[in-house]
Amino acid sequence: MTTCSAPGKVYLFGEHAVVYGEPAVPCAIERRARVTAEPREDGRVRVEAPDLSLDGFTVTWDDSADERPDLDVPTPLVEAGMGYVNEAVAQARDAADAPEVGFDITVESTIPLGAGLGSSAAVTVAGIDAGTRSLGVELSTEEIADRAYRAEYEVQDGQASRADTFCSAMGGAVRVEGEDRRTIDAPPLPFVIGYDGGAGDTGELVAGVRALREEYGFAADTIGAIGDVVRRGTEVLRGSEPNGGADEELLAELGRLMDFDHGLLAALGVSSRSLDAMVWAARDADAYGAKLTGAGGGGCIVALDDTEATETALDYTPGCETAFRAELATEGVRVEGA
Ligand SMILES: Nc1ncnc2c1ncn2[C@@H]1O[C@H](COP(=O)(O)OP(=O)(O)O)[C@@H](O)[C@H]1O
Ligand SMILES: C[C@@](O)(CCOP(=O)(O)O)CC(=O)O
Ligand SMILES: [Mg+2]
Repeated sequence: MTTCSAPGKVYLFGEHAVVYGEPAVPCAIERRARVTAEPREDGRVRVEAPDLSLDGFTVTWDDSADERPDLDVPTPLVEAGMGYVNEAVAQARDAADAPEVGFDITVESTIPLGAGLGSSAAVTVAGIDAGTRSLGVELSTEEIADRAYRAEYEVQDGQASRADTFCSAMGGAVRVEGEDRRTIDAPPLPFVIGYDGGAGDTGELVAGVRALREEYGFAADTIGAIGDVVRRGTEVLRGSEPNGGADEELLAELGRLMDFDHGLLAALGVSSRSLDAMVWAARDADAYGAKLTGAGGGGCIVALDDTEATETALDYTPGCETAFRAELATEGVRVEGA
């Protein structure tokens, strides 16, 4: 039996545009998904995913014997819920050259689902590492990231960037631009997260942006403008002292860029009333900047504030279910125990 964990992430900037080859800077945060894998001789896959509740049901499923979770919810919803774990299992089987092997899998996570904090990437990355290690195969972190990307690409119908999975596998702050992916130095940034308790469907939101981009030249320009924001942000980070604290001027400039990015994402139709309300609450509380994180539609915003003001303001914002601080996770995927 092997347990591995991998962190979630926030986007400092660049989500959505990264799908079309623009750069993005996600940062891993100390909220992790833990996946335990135990090989089974009989080829069956049994999954316990207590955090995965669909319309109030907790899901346990078995991928063989034509069994699907016996739930009174539409099949596509169930399939969507199972997709990432199933693809992680497929990647682990492939990597270990054990196409027939079965697994008992348990998933536990402190990353809210579908909220823009990269729960899918964390579960996929940790699942591939746990699955292969339980078969005595140790993949490099790069290969785990690559296989997790392929898994997300499958589940999201060919619409995924390498950003989330690379960030979750490597930890820290990363910059991803098409095939080019690297870890970058970043000072400790005072992230505050607001969560509206809701979720957005990543595949659907990405498809919506794609349709806008195909229909309107100015939507394509908006995506290019997000890329410009990220290029500017990368320069700002490059000039920072990685081990020193983040100074006021640096935070102010990053915050302005986050604000700009949120405006561009809103223009692309991926914000929502509650995300906007939380962004404005953070700005009114004098956060350096605030934006939605991830696919949008509902879920989380991320703000930069080194005081208590934003967290307190979010606590009193209608539409915000909970607010919390998030530390940069310097460690990516790791073994939790054998
Ligand atoms: N704890 C978990 N257990 C099982 N599956 C999970 C868990 N967390 C996330 N997932 C998978 O990830 C999906 C959510 O991913 P996604 O829509 O990309 O949003 P995000 O990555 O922003 O959280 C869920 O529908 C489920 O398939
Ligand atoms: C919208 C996108 O840029 C990020 C999605 O992040 P999340 O799954 O909402 O955490 C999609 C992608 O990069 O694959
Ligand atoms: Mg995701």
